[in-house]
Amino acid sequence: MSQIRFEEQQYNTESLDAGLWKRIFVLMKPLRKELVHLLILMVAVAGCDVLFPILNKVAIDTFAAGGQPDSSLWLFSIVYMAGVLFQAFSVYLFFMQAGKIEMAFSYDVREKAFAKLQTLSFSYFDRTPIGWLMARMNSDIARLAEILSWSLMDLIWGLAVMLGVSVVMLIVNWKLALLVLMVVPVLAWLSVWFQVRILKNYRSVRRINSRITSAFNEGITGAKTTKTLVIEADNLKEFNAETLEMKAASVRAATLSALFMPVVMGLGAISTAAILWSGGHQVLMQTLQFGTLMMFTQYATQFFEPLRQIARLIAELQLAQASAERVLSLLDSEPQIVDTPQVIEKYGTELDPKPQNYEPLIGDVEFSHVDFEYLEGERILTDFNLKIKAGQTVALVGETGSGKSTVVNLLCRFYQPLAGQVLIDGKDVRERSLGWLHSNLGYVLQSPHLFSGTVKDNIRYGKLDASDEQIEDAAKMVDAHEFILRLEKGYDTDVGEGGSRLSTGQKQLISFARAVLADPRIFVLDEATASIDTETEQVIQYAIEYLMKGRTSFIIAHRLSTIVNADLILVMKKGKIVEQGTHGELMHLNGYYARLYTAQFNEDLENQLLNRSRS
Ligand SMILES: Nc1ncnc2c1ncn2[C@@H]1O[C@H](COP(=O)(O)OP(=O)(O)OP(=O)(O)O)[C@@H](O)[C@H]1O
Repeated sequence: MSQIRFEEQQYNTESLDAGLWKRIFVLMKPLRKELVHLLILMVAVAGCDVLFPILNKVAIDTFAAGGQPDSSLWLFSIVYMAGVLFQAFSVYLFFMQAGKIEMAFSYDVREKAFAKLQTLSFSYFDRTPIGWLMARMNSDIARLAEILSWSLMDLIWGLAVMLGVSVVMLIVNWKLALLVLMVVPVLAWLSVWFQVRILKNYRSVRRINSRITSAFNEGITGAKTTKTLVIEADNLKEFNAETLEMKAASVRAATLSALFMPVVMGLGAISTAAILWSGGHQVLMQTLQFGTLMMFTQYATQFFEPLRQIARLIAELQLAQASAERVLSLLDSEPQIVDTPQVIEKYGTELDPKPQNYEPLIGDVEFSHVDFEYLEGERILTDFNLKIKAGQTVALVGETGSGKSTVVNLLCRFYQPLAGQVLIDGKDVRERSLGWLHSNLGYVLQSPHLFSGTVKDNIRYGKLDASDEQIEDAAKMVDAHEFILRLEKGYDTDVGEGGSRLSTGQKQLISFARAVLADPRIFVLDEATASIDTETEQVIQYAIEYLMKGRTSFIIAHRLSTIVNADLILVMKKGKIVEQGTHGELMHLNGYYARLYTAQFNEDLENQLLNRSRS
């Protein structure tokens, strides 16, 4: 729902915006050659459409009205056949080319959008719902590609036919031509009027449909919660309201569509009747050939099809404008955190790095008078100071929302301070390269993310050129080897999307192995809060200790028993360090940490006793 609201509040365009479409056409520049081919094909198809009624006229006036078939009938038949074959072949080529352009355009824009997403800062993802981004990457780009390849080409075909037909009619008999052309403005206006309304209603249907899908989704995934909260009736009422709204919009769209066709046909028939009436008189008075009259009646009917198409297209373009705008807004988004031009020149960008120029990272970290806020006016850190020596293990503890992850986010330069500095090896991270910093960082998240693929692939992300032996060695170092071998296909087991086929503990061990392989100078661990069995917990504890050796490490700790050996424990409260020291020092202080530790210790003890008595 939030996604839909986000969308509605962001874009609501009513009239065609030429500047916007010009920018979209700039995106099509790489396909210039294909577009020119397509244009030529469209004009060829339209040329045939204009030509056939002329050939019919010739056939009627020369052969049919002439009585006996002329000897040149053969030649005429061959020309006619050639015309038909030429048009059929052009249509075939046109379909191929339009399909190619559709695919190439969507691939190209998706690639650009994906590359952009890779560079955007975290603050962008805070503001932008993931569902919104997914819809941009999929449906909006697909809709644009479809409109630009097929619909726009229909438009060119339509305009070419109308132009060709008008020119031929005006040359042959301008008075009769005017009888056809007089209906055009009325029909054009009516067509646009209808199409805009029809498409608007269809758009409402689509929008409500996505709300219904999300309601379905919530209904299914939240079935247990719904039952326990006894809110089935309310949910059903809400759902009914949505479906009723959808039904009303669908009926409106269908009624308008049903009305539109007879209106167009009626107007077309009026113009044909006018031609037959006036042309018929002229034929009777022998001032007009019968073949010419037939040609005009054929043109009159032919004229309205492209007009109808054009009206539909204008309406479609108007509505696709929102897609165009959203895609452009994604492509236009600029990352807030970027390297300076000097840094880029020396170290390259994250997408195109120059690792040969990276200097070694030692691991001294300092926060100096740092102020920070995620949202304007909501201060999270104020004058935050911290100094860590290379190789130290620092544990961050404190209640939820106290700012532990924020400190780490700033260290990783996922966000930037409002004031003050974060320094690594004595130099402000803003003067450093993002690629350099991130290649020296190992970050294992609380719920670690694995990518679709095998266990081996996932460990290899730590070092892309690692051999299978190195991968197994890394797994052995963190005691992950045993459990991996127990999996169905060992290292070649598919982990599922996001690692869904593995438990949290297993996912953590794999991300530890990945971190060992990457061998980062700074290691960050957001310790899992999820309950992990005691055996896995012990294995994880060993892995953590192994990983922290010899590098600056930050642990966001939830279970205090895991950090008793840390060189420095920082106790945070509302963005401030309220206590700091080693475990022993803090216990001696007998303050917040000591209370927290004792409480957790007693709780653990109780649980152990409970488990023992149960077993
Ligand atoms: N992306 C964000 N956008 C806006 N506010 C945020 C964002 N991330 C965190 N905050 C806010 O910043 C404050 C500190 O959050 P932070 O995540 O650093 O706390 P934490 O101590 O790590 O909490 P936890 O133990 O629950 O992970 C909280 O009030 C939180 O609501």
